[in-house]
This record gives sequence, structure tokens and C-alpha cells, in this order.
Amino acid sequence: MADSGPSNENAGPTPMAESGPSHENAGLEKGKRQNPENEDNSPRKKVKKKKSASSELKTCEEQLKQAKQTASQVYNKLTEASCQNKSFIEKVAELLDFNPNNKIYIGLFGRTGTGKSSLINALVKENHLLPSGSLHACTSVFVHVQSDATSNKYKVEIEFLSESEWDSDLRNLLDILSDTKDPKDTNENQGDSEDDNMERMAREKITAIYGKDALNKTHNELIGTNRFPEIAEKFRKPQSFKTAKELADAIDPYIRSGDDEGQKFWPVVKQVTITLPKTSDLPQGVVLVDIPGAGDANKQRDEMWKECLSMCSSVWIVEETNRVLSQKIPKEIIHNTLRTVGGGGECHNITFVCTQTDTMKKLEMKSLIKIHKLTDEKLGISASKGSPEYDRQLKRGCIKFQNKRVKDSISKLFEDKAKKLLTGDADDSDGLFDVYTVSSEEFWENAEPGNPTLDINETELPSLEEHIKELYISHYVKEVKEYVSDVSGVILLLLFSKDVNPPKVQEFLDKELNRLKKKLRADNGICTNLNKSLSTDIKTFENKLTEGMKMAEKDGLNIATSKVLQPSWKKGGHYQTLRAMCKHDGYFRSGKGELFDLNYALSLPMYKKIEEKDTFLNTFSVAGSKHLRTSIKGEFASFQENFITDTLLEAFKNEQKKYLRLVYIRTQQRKLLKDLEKEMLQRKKQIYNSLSDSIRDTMKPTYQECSGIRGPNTLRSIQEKLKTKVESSKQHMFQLAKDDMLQQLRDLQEYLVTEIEKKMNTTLGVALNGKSADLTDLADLSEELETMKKLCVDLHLRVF
Ligand SMILES: Nc1nc2c(ncn2[C@@H]2O[C@H](COP(=O)(O)OP(=O)(O)OP(=O)(O)O)[C@@H](O)[C@H]2O)c(=O)[nH]1
Repeated sequence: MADSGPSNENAGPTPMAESGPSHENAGLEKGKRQNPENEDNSPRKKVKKKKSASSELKTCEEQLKQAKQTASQVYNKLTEASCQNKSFIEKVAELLDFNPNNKIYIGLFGRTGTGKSSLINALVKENHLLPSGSLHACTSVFVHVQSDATSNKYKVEIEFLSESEWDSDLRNLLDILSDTKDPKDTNENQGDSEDDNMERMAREKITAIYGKDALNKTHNELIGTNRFPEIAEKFRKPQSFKTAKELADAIDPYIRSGDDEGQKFWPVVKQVTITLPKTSDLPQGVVLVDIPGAGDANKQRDEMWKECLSMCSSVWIVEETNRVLSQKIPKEIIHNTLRTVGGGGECHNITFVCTQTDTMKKLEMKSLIKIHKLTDEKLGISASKGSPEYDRQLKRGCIKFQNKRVKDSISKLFEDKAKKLLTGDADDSDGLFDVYTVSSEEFWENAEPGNPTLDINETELPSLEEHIKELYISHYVKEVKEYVSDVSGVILLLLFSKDVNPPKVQEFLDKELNRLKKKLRADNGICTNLNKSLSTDIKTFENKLTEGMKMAEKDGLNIATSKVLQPSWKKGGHYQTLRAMCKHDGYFRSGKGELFDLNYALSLPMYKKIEEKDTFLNTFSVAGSKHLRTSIKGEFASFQENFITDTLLEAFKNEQKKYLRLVYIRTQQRKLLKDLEKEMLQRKKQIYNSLSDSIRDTMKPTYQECSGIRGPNTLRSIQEKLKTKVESSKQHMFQLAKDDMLQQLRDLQEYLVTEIEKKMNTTLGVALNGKSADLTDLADLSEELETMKKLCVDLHLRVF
């Protein structure tokens, strides 16, 4: 690695695993992983677990190796048998290529300049990888940073906007600029700072691609220069570099805006993906996503912002420490981010990262000491007054004291809300919310000779690295569990397909088949009950939506006016912003990162109603324990518990022919429920968004009309048109939104019940029909079965 960061060896006496947030923030370091299957989350256990994070990964890698080896042994035995059965061979062959390679995305959200790029550089220990720094420059495209354990090179791939996307973006930019030149503009149309921002951005984007002279050219003239295809062609293929610095220099114009000299291409870039070589500490599979802090009036990037939030397993909200304490954090932005995450579905963790902890001024220290009556002893100072060492220890003590306050303050403001969004239960959510107070600057100071103010652990970068590892391990373990369960299933299938059953066993199987089929569909059967329970949920949704709909008819427009159309905090007009919002179908992210979402604002009373008493969250909760019974996942768990019960298995433990078949049913049931859970999470996003999407569809023609309004009184004309449309459509618009959501819920209900019935009937048929396959001379597989049994027990998989 060209520019490796400080190692943990200078870390002093505290080992890394125990480092970072000390007892002060122990509450925030609670068990990081949620695993409803048999995990002890007691504090003592957590400390133990934390110490062995890396060794846990090693154990799990070893378990995967054993499972793969077992699959390979089975494959060999199967291909050596003289009577070969193609479908079995294919099933086993599929298992041989398995690699836990689903990516996990960690999204870094935050205003521009909070230190996201610097944080990523410190985390991957490459000081020059992502550009950070200059006053007017900022990261302007989505940057993905990942690693490849098989490569020695630094690689980069750039995804450009399509020609038509750039074409429509360019038209928008020229529209924005022509407004500023329009002599008919009245005072009312004088933009506020947000509108000024948009004009600046439009100018910047056009000159970046076409040069300074371009500002006076028409759309046709600009498109005629063919600049866009030429730029995209340059980076059409992925490129490799020997060092991070070389890569950083090559991609700088593609990711960073700014008014410094030189050609820039970022306006036509959608996403840059950087792949680090195997020397990187970033676990393969983890993708850190640097998300532009500012909106730039580009529809695709607005869409990507939303998509990215819902794709991330962990969302990091990045904010400067000073702003957190001075209450300058834009709560609206954070609430909007959390809302998008909550409806999103994939996110299992929200992490608040407070940056630049080192930037404490002397005056700040003085007032901190005075207000909180801090003594040298309290600040941990041992050096004698007046010495440089005293000053260092004083600053260090103050930073540590401040970090604790920041953590308390963030937890108070957001912890409960964040946890509720993810689980629907703030008391049952270990590992869902974390706060870190970091200093990237001091992290690099530790790499230099000298005496940094904070030691490496106090920069909290090592803890954050550990946090990434924990997220990764939790994800990895889940994939290995699925694999182990699949291998077990195939071995069981081979074993019981080998023999012809004696009549008595067959009699038992026939009975079991009937009994279990009934258990699925009888009056009190599992599918019937799931159907009933979902119908009750949908009825609750219907009642809530009806109430919400009435409230939206009454108040929706007022809310939308105060939040979007005419916010009281907007001093001047904001016609550019509103027009951009209309061009983006009612949704727009401003240059300051604020969201203008008219569709959501109009449907807010309906959202409030379905969120009342956490109705939506509880229904779709995937958390463990307490809420299991009230969620769809709870229904799944009860199905798993009550279908092939532990007692039944225990009773047939010594009757292999029966036992193996019953266990097989369990493995297939588990697989099915995992698949259904994934599908449910996907649909959760669509269902949650269905209200505002439906409003968007009704409003669309008016948005299109408004996006063309120009000249005097633009602001008022747009506002009036939108208000008139809402007034005239409200009778049916909210009803439609309600119907859309209910329809999607009913579709989900039908899908789940039908899939369970269909797939379980197939499984029961395979397991209990008693037919033997052509596998008579297949070698003994009892050793393989024992290995899988042990692995299932070690991984807390309740299969055998
Ligand atoms: N003192 C100090 N400065 C920092 C630290 N982290 C970042 N900075 C500075 O803060 C400024 C912004 O940092 P970036 O990493 O570019 O911030 P960003 O969030 O990526 O900003 P955008 O690229 O605009 O999205 C730069 O001048 C950094 O040098 C830190 O830990 N301490």
C-alpha cells in the first residue's frame, strides 16, 4: 500500500478490540449484531464477543470451508456411483461454486464538507484516494469504494449518464440560466440563496463540460460540439493503476466540482467505483459509498440518492462535532434521511459519525472548563502547568469530555427514533444504533513522528473499522448459515432417496403427508391462519388509511404549503427550486441537501396514521423476540416452530428413515421462509412508497405543466397551479393512494400464502412420497451427515 496509515501498534496499552468508545459510551457499544436465533446479548457476553470479532470471522470461514469440503466429498461419491441420477448431480454441483459474495453497502450521508471523503480515506488507510479539502470543491458524484482480495491493482470504473439523460439535464441547466437573464423577472422572482445556488451550479456544470464561452450558446450549439460522447469514450473501460495517488489524479475531474482551473467532467458522471487491491483492510464485499452532500438539480442523482438509502445495510449520518453541540444540525435533513431509510427496508444499522473532533479552539476549551468545572484531574492531566505537554493533555482531555457530551446529545435526539424505524421497538434493538466521534486529521498525525493530541484509539477510527468488520461478519455468518442449511438439505435428500422403505415406514410417511398437508390448509392450518392474520392487519391499515385520507383532504394542502410550496423559513421566492421540483415529478434535493417532496407532504397525514402505534413498522419488522408475534416475520417464526416440532423430531431421533425426511422438510421450510423474507423486504419499499407514488401519478400532468412556466410571476403561477390541482383532485387523489397501498398489501398477502402452500406441498411430496431414486450403490454418507449436524449446532441453526 502506497500510503499506509498509522498502525495500531502505537496505540498504547489498550488493545484495539477493547478500544474506542470507553465506559462512557458503553451504552452505545451494545451488542452490534442482531440475531434472533439464540444469541445472548448480556453486557458481559457482548464484551467477550467484541474481543473475538476477528476470530469469529476465522471460525466462520473455517465452517464454510468444512461445508464446501463436505459438498465436494458428496459430489465425488455421487459421480463415482454407477447408477447416476442427473438431477442430484446438478443439485450438488451447484453447491460447489458457492462464495459468500453478496455485497453490503455502507452509505455515508451528510452535508458537503463534513468530512466524508476524509473519513473513507482514513478507513482504507489511503490518504490521497478521495479528494477532500478545498473551499469551493466537493464530491459531486456517487463514489463506491470496495476491495478485491485477488487483485494487486487499484482499479476504477466510471458510469456515465446516458446521452439522453445528459441532454435533458442540459436543457434544465439552460432553462435555469435563461431565467436569470430574463429582463421581465419581477422582484417576486428574485431567487433566494437556494435559487442562487442553482444558478451557480448550472453555470458550473455547463462550463465544466463546454468551457467558459458556452454560457452564451444555445442547446443545439452545445449538443453539436459532441463533447459528451467524447468524454464518455475516454473512460469507457475500467482502468488500473499501481498506486492510489495515480488513480486519484486520474479520476479527480470526474468526481469533484469546484471553481479551480482545469477541465472537469463530473456533470456527466453517475457513479465512480474504486476497487482497492488485496492489501486493503476493507473486507471484500463491503462497499463504502460516498454520497454527494449537495443536490445538483439532476433528476438521476436525486433518484440515486433515494435508491442508495434503501440499498444500504448500514447508513452513516456524518456531521461535524461542533455543529452537533451548537445544535446547528439540520434535523429536517436527518429526519428525511431516516424516513427514507425506514421505508427502505434493507437497513439494519444507523451510525452517527461526528467528525473533526480535533478542531477545538482555545476559547471553546476555556468555556468548557468553566461551565463544567473541569479540573486537571477530571481531564486526566498529569503534566506540569505551562509545559507544551500540559497544553496537549488539556486539549486531549477537553476533546474526550466533549466527545462524551456529543454522544449523549445525539443519542437523546435520534437513538429512539432510529431504532424504532428499523425494528418498530426501541427497547428491542441492540446493535441498531451507534455513535462515533472521530478525527481523521489526528488519525494521520499518528502516522507521523511527533506527539499527536489524540492517540490512535482516541481518534475512534480503529473502533469504526471494527464496526465495519462487525457489520461484515454479521452478514457473512448469515450467508454461511444459508449455505450450511442447503448442503444439509441435499445430503438428507440423497440419504433418504437411497433406500426402499419397508411397508411400516411407508404407512407412517403416508399418514405424515396427510397430517402435514392438513396442518398447512385445514381450518386452523398455518396458511389459513397466516391469511386471517394478514387480513386483520390489512383491515387495520384500511381503517388508518381512511382516517388519514380524510385528514389529508382537509390538511394536506396546508401542510404541503408550509413545508414545500411556501415555507415560512424561505425569505425570498424560490421559483427555481419549485420548478426543478416539478421537473423531478414533485421531488427535489436542494444544493444544501434539503428535500422538497410535495408528494410526501400531501400524503403526510396518511403516513402519520399508518405509523401511529408503529402499525407499519410492526407489520414489517424483522427484529427478534418481543414483536415476533405481531409481524409477518413473527408468523413465519411460529410456522417454523410449530410445523415440524422439536418434540416430533426427538420422538424419531432413533428411526433414521423417518427422522431424515422430517429434518429435510425443516431445511426446505427454512430456505423458503428466508426467500419470502427477502421478497417481503423488497415489497416493503414499494408498499411504503405507494402513497406518495400514487399522489405523484395524479399530480404528474400538473408538474409537467408547471415545469414550463416562465416569465413574470413564475413563483405565484406555479404555486397557484399546484394548489388548484390539489383542491380539484383531493376527493379522489387520496382515495386512490389508499387503494393503491391496500392493493399492494393484498397482493403481498396472496403471494405469501400461495407460495407457502405451493412450495411446502412440493417439499412434503419429495420428502414423504417414499419413492426411492436410482442411487442404490451410492457410498455411505454418514460421515458427511455428522459434519453437517455439527456445523448446524455450532451455527445455532435449528435444523436437526
Ligand atoms: N481538522 C480536521 N479537518 C478535517 C477532518 N476531516 C475532514 N476535515 C477537513 O474538512 C474539509 C472537508 O472534508 P471532506 O472530507 O472533503 O468532506 P466531505 O464531506 O467529503 O465533503 P464533500 O466532498 O463536499 O461532500 C476538508 O478541508 C478536510 O481537510 C478532521 O478530522 N479534522
